[in-house]
Amino acid sequence: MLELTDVRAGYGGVTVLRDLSLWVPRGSVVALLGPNGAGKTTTLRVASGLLRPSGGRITVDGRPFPRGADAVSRAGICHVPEGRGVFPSLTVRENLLVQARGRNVGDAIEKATAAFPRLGQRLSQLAGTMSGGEQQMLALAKSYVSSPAYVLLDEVSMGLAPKVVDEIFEFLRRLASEGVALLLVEQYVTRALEIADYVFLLNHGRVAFRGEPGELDSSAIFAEYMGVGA
Ligand SMILES: Nc1ncnc2c1ncn2[C@@H]1O[C@H](COP(=O)(O)OP(=O)(O)OP(=O)(O)O)[C@@H](O)[C@H]1O
Repeated sequence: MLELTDVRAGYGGVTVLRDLSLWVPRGSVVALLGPNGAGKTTTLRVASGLLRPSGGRITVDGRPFPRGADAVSRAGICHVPEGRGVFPSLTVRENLLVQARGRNVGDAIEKATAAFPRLGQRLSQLAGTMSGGEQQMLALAKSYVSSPAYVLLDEVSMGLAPKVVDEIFEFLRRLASEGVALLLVEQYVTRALEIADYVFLLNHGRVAFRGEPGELDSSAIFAEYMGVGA
């Protein structure tokens, strides 16, 4: 379980997360919802070690949160940030190699291209010259080849064509069915709820609701914070 307890975090003197407690059990899909500015991205940054909290504690499988990017990766945590996170001047193959560190490279490429066949046709292409959808597929494939236990996804469907969004959600289902836990920040709320086991709804850096998707559907809080029909 990836567990945040009473976490406080912010930027400079500004507190964004206030006593936030949230957990992602192994193998489960958790949707993190909330209006603009609620603190969703900040939560992912804290949960992936990019931002140090000023209070509270974070544990991974009962152990203290690791220090440093390599240790975070070894603990099985992978963050797919907003805005993709691929190396634009490296080829698709090189991007996958960087991520596969120490693992069998052939296996990593096979795994990535099985998930996204389009990447298989573009292994020698510079990542920065691919379409937005293809770059996002690469960012997701990178998360896959490192065989993580927890993948934190920040608006991975942002700005993409509906068909590509379908492909991405199919991939997320695949990850989930293979037992990878997901913490999902997603603008397509209904789609996120379809694959989620649990939902946390943030407002002003606090948890306004936690429960199962079915409970949220019938909750007035949903309409209040997300807008009816979100
Ligand atoms: N680097 C930063 N420096 C200062 N303030 C920041 C920084 N990043 C985010 N914030 C502020 O923290 C608050 C929460 O931002 P965050 O990006 O976590 O929200 P969010 O829920 O992901 O919003 P959105 O849905 O709009 O992406 C906002 O008020 C934002 O302006």
